Amino acid sequence: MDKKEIEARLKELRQEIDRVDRTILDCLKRRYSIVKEVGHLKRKLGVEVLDLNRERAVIKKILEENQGIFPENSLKAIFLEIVHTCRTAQELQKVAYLGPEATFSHMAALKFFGQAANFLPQESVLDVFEETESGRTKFGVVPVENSIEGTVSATLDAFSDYKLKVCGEVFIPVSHDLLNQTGRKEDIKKVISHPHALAQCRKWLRKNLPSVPVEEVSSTAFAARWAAVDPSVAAIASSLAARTYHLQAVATSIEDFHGNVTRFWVIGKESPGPTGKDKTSLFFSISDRPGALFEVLSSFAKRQINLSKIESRPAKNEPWHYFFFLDCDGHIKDQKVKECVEEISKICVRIEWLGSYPAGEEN
Ligand SMILES: O=C(O)C(=O)C[C@]1(C(=O)O)C=C[C@@H](O)C=C1
Repeated sequence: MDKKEIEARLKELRQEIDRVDRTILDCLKRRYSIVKEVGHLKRKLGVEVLDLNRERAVIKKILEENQGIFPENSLKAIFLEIVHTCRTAQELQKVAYLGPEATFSHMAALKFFGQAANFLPQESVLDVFEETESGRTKFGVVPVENSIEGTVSATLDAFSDYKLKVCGEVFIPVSHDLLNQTGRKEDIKKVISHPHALAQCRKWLRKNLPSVPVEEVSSTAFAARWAAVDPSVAAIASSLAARTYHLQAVATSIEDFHGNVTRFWVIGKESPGPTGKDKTSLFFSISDRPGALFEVLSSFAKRQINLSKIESRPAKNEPWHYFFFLDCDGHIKDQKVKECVEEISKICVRIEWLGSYPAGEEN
């Protein structure tokens, strides 16, 4: 091919790309209006408009049909965004999260709901529960545990006061950057962040900024917002916070342990139905006698139900009494989980089903 022929072919291919793009756009518009009609019909039937299981099935089918030809992670991201955006043709979901903007909870909310939702930042975990229970938002997103720091007790404790269910799970890798207005280390007179973030970067701070004082604040994003107005302060926060508050990175990935992940729960009024890859969360209390906890646990063991977490929390109204929080594989509607919960209900003084929900993906 000579230069002229190559240029002609290039022009032809670009025209072909333009035609394909128009077809994609037509398909997107068509999909959007079909989903809108589906929404009307679902409302007429009186069924919940949001159907996370159906969404999962849609994405799964697309990935299967692709047979690995289009890069898989990108295809998934594209279709997640398409489905999330089409949802807005039915209703714009209101979602409360632990704010301010650009917290890891915000990242988790974006991962679960996509860009097209009405995200409402809240000042505390309790406010997220409050907004969701009052119905001012349909869902809430709260941190539940971190792979290094452990449980977020405010979240677990809130379940004893609010009648909400877990309806989803999201994992967000936590990587911290040190951010200030200039990106220069010499300008830092104080480092501020959420206590968990400070703890996760303790060694780095001791080695690199040994004489600089640190101060705890309510969130990493609050720290970033502060650094954006105070040139003497550096915040430990996410790269999303850096973009949101126009900060420069003094150093990136300063966490002492890599592979740090936070697990979030999406809370709402109802848990979704079974998908085949679910988790169930329970909280219970037992009588103070030998073997009571053993009996509960053996009920899971004899049915080969895997436990992914068990944790005790003090019962606030009675000193030296405890509640247990437990996560197991399976859905409450799966026969063996159902039987197990029925059996342990006879052993427990109190038992609450916190929800059954599709297991989140850790990558
Ligand atoms: O299939 C449905 O029930 C729809 O409403 C369509 C659709 C989609 O975009 O595929 C949109 C929202 C629901 O959460 C699930 C799926």
